[in-house]
Amino acid sequence: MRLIHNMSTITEYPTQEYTAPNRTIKIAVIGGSGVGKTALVVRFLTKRFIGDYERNAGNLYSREVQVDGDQVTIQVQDTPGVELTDNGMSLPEHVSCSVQWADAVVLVFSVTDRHSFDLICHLHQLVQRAGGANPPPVILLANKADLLHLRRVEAQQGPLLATTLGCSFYEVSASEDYNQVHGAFHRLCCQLAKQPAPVSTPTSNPASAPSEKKRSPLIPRPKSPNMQDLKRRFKQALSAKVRTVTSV
Ligand SMILES: Nc1nc2c(ncn2[C@@H]2O[C@H](COP(=O)(O)OP(=O)(O)OP(=O)(O)O)[C@@H](O)[C@H]2O)c(=O)[nH]1
Repeated sequence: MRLIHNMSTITEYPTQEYTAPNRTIKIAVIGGSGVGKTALVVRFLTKRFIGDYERNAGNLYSREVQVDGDQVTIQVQDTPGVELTDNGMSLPEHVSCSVQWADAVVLVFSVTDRHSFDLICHLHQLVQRAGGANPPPVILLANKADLLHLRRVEAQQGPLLATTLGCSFYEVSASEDYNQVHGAFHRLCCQLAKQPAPVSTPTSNPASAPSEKKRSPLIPRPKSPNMQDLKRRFKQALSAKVRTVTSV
């Protein structure tokens, strides 16, 4: 599969002076609290698994990857966890903004958390509403497949729900299997790369490259694969281990 640039836009400019910018693919990851959104994003982008838990307020990660031989910039928006309350969903504003911003949405539930599964239909509706006539593609991830003894969502329920919602389904374990996680995100990237890049009205100035969907100011600038945060969390995990060892 080849990445298709919008050639009609590019050829409006002197070809020898104009270099097409990398295609940017924007993915929002949404789901309940503690289902492993951060773990999945970090696993996909860095191959590493983060074992400790820290509630996140929503980080934007950015990385250059190859999609079928073409260089593509992937931006992945991790979002705060959504809760299901007696009055419906408690939905952080950040989540709605991320859905509007994204080219595609990854819905995540944990097989160990029934509430996170029940949330998916609500979140899917939100995505459909936000996308209007042209909703973004969605994939459904069931995470924590390694925790067999804690399973609260039966294996067939995920695929059934995905069929109902009309999206692809993957059961994965961020902790145990990098290939599963990478495969799910990568297939989504391939699907997006096949689509023509979103292009605004061409301008006479080649320096103003084909513009992207305007991102909400609520969404922070990308952090390059958030190494500082990773290091800090690794250090915390390490010092906890050292404490455990010395106290034995
Ligand atoms: N066993 C197991 N644990 C996982 C897996 N994925 C994530 N976890 C753990 O689940 C906990 C929550 O993971 P996070 O990635 O922080 O979850 P989150 O969805 O970003 O959580 P919020 O920030 O509250 O929305 C952490 O302790 C992770 O290490 C998995 O596949 N298997």
